[in-house]
Amino acid sequence: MAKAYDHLFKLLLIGDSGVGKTCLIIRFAEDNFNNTYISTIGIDFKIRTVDIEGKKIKLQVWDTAGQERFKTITTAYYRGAMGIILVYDITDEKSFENIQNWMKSIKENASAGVERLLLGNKCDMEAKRKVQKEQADKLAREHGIRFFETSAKSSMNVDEAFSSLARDILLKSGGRRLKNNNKPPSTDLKTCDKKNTNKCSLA
Ligand SMILES: Nc1nc2c(ncn2[C@@H]2O[C@H](COP(=O)(O)OP(=O)(O)OP(=O)(O)O)[C@@H](O)[C@H]2O)c(=O)[nH]1
Repeated sequence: MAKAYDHLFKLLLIGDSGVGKTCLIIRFAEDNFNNTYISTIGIDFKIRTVDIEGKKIKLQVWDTAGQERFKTITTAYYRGAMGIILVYDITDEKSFENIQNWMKSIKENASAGVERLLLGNKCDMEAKRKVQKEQADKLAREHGIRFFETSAKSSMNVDEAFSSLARDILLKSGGRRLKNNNKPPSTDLKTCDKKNTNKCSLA
């Protein structure tokens, strides 16, 4: 039987508790949003297959608990990730300041060369904004990574963010082949299987 995908990429979301990591993953994998806040216990994942550069990419997206007490469990998952998404909340300055600590944690625990992406979530809450876009742009430039403002609530930039990270990993892993094929880069993302989700939890 033919394989249902060409590549499997493991992604990991990190960031302070309450910034919206779980909601971003649920929006991406199930196109859903819930206002109720249930803090993640340990670690969890969902799957969505997307189409990038004509390849079926199965994204296994791991959700980590932002609470300090789960750090030992969550940092154990950094090593296997090919892409790590750092999330802060645009209405919570502390969550943005802490991005530096999360960066440090990546350095200490993840594989060298892991792709990183910075997301400022809850951009639907403009009236409560505490972190300016320019501040995050500057931080992202300093670290040489991409940055998006997203809203899990309105869907703004959610697909674009995951797609851009997956595309960067794809280009990195198969860059030479893609260059030889002379294919122009594109961020085209189509849903192949939104219902193909899995859950697991570790207490
Ligand atoms: N307005 C708005 N609220 C959001 C958004 N994303 C998440 N929320 C709300 O923020 C709260 C926390 O969201 P979660 O996704 O559970 O946060 P988390 O980062 O996974 O938190 P931990 O599991 O504790 O690490 C919930 O009440 C969500 O409804 C968003 O884009 N806009």
